[in-house]
Amino acid sequence: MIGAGAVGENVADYATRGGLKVALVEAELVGGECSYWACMPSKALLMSSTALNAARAVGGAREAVTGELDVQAVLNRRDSFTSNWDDSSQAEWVAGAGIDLIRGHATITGVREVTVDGQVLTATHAVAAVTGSTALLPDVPGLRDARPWTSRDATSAKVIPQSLMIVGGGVVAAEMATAYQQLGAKVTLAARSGLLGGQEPFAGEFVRDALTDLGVDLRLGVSPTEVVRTEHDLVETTLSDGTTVITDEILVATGRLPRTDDLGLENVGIEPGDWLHVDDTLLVHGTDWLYGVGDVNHRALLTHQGKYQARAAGEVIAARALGKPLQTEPWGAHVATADHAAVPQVTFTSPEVASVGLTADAAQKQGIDVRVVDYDLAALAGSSLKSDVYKGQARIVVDESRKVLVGATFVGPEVSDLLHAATIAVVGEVPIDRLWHAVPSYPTVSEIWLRLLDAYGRP
Ligand SMILES: Cc1cc2nc3c(=O)[nH]c(=O)nc-3n(C[C@H](O)[C@H](O)[C@H](O)COP(=O)(O)OP(=O)(O)OC[C@H]3O[C@@H](n4cnc5c(N)ncnc54)[C@H](O)[C@@H]3O)c2cc1C
Ligand SMILES: NC(=O)c1ccc[n+]([C@@H]2O[C@H](COP(=O)([O-])OP(=O)(O)OC[C@H]3O[C@@H](n4cnc5c(N)ncnc54)[C@H](O)[C@@H]3O)[C@@H](O)[C@H]2O)c1
Repeated sequence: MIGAGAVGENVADYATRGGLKVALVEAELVGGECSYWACMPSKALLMSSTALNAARAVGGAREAVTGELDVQAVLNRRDSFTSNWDDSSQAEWVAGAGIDLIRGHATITGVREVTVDGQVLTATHAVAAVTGSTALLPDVPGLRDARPWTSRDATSAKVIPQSLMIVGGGVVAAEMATAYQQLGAKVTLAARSGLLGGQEPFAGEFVRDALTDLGVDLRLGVSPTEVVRTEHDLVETTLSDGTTVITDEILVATGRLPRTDDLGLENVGIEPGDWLHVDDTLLVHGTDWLYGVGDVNHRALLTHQGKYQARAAGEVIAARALGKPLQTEPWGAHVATADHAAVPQVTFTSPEVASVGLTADAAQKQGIDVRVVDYDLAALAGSSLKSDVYKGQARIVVDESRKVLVGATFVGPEVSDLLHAATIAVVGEVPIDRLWHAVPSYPTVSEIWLRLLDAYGRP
């Protein structure tokens, strides 16, 4: 296995449990991006503000909040979640799982052959490239010389800058604008279109309004045309509408690139620098020995979905090696079918955005006979108890020909915990008629399910 991020660790673990001997090669920290520069530190930077907002939204608790956010305590808590960027406990877990850890940069030097610092390792059965992704820097004049931050800097910063320019309108940009503005930076966010493209349009609109309420200077429909690091160590960003913004730092959050440029793919006839194109068993097209799992295959750039792929990949590698029966029919144990139909994602902005499956637009484009049901999440007993200022929205996307859910989106405080019920409904293709028998407790926000069904109509 090349790459010991969250996904590589799981491929290795499942292949080991399947009966194979596995060597896991890691060039940086065992645990990868998610543990040290992505999911965990970014959420740690957000959660203290989220908790404070929740307390301020409830009378009685609000009166008890007399102080402000303790920024240094937030940073210290973030550091504890990254174990101060020390991976010894993760390395211990790898050893305990019976996996051989090799530290160094791996290069594929031939079919089933990987070289690490001159040491040639030959796999009997398979090699898995689980090398993840890295931040993409757009080709803007002056940007590279301006020492821009990427998500790695934003998640590991020891000091909150007084002002921060964020370029991008995706998940990283929205989450980091939410975090940094509340940690005291004056944030400007420039995105070439709306926020959270690819989600239901109302999700981006809620987050746009919330960021504006927090005081973020939103510049939508613009891109940077030039960036200069000035002699006073400030960053001067010129935008396509001709305006200029001066900030202490600039964070570029404009998407990801696969970490395949220095992997030696050219040695086995595969284009380096490209995403790895794989089938549903995660096997790279045109090979019978190379697997691509996690971010590197570009199917869903999310830790949980990569770990789901890892379970299928680790087990299918072992099954193929040991001649065991394969389960490769859709939804079988050895295929990542959910990547096509039911990818759950939570954006941890305030309000949170939680979605699974298809948006109404995507479902229509797939030719599905779509019926959309919307409901105001604030109009529930559960949400009014949770917050005196609750704002939120829910949507389900129904395939009318099969009478099952193909997508759901929730926007509101703490809606992340509503999502798994929707994921089960989509993956299980639970008929709407049967969903009526899944009774949500009163008075919870889960009562949204009852309201959505009511709005859809009795069978
Ligand atoms: C700011 C941010 C926040 C995020 N938040 C979330 C979140 O809340 N929830 C979520 O689900 N997802 C989140 N993601 C996405 C998530 O981080 C990724 O989907 C996940 O880390 C992918 O895991 P991976 O194992 O495929 O890759 P990685 O974690 O990138 O691991 C790949 C590993 O391979 C190693 N490697 C690469 N090349 C070589 C080589 N040639 N030799 C040896 N080792 C090599 C790297 O050093 C690295 O450790 C976030 C991403 C970002 C940027
Ligand atoms: N909570 C989570 O699950 C979470 C959090 C962060 C990141 N992630 C994952 O990490 C991945 C990367 O996130 P991301 O936000 O970097 O990428 P993204 O692809 O989600 O968004 C990139 C954004 O940058 C904009 N953009 C691109 N070039 C631009 C330019 N030149 N000028 C202005 N805007 C430009 C795009 O229009 C888009 O809005 C995502 O796919 C996501 O799955 C997940």
